[in-house]
Amino acid sequence: MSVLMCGLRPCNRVLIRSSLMLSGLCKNHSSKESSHWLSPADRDQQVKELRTAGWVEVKDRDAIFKELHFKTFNQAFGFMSRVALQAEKMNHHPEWFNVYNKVQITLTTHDCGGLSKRDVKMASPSNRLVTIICPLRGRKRGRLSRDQTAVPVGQSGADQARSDGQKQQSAEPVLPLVNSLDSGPLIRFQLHPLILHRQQSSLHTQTHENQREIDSQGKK
Ligand SMILES: C[C@H](O)[C@H](O)[C@H]1CNC2=NC(N)=NC(=O)C2=N1
Repeated sequence: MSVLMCGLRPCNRVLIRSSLMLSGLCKNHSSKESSHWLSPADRDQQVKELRTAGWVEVKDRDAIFKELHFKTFNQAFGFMSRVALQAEKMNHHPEWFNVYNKVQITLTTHDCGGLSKRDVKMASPSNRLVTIICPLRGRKRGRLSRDQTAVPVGQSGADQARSDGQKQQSAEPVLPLVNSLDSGPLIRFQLHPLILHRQQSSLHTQTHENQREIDSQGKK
């Protein structure tokens, strides 16, 4: 299938795919899978919108690609954990690669032989990946509270400082599945005061214990 499709314009691929389906050359697709198909017009429209969010079409594959850069490996992996949970829920799994703070994501639908509505849904800027229900005083319930920042690729330090300032007031605690290649939104989450307090008190206790250890070593 992919041999037939490589190097063809997306709409031709869709036509090829549909005719292969009709000819029975593709594996049987339930009506459910075929319901995920995108018409050539829909596909063009959706891909155009995703392009503005920084997704790019993969050469010689009917798929879309995005690269995300995070400040730390933990943040990158935390993002991947959340996407993994959603992928299981949607039964739609990304092809991805992670090295340290970078995550590269490719979306396509093997069952449909190319891009489908599921890929668009997963890549859509409106995709609310993670909302942790926690009783945040004075803020909308169900918002994520975590010190998490995804920094768009290619944003200079000065730009970042500027957007940091701009974003301070309107940081929306949502981590969409799109970001990075362009000057995407800088997203920052604040720790919930309760979590912050817990972290500080446990740090306090630890420091005391370390000091006691040092003192007792000193007396020997
Ligand atoms: C049998 C099961 O529904 C299929 O293998 C699902 C699982 N997850 C999937 N994920 C992706 N990205 N594409 C698929 O075609 C797909 N198919």
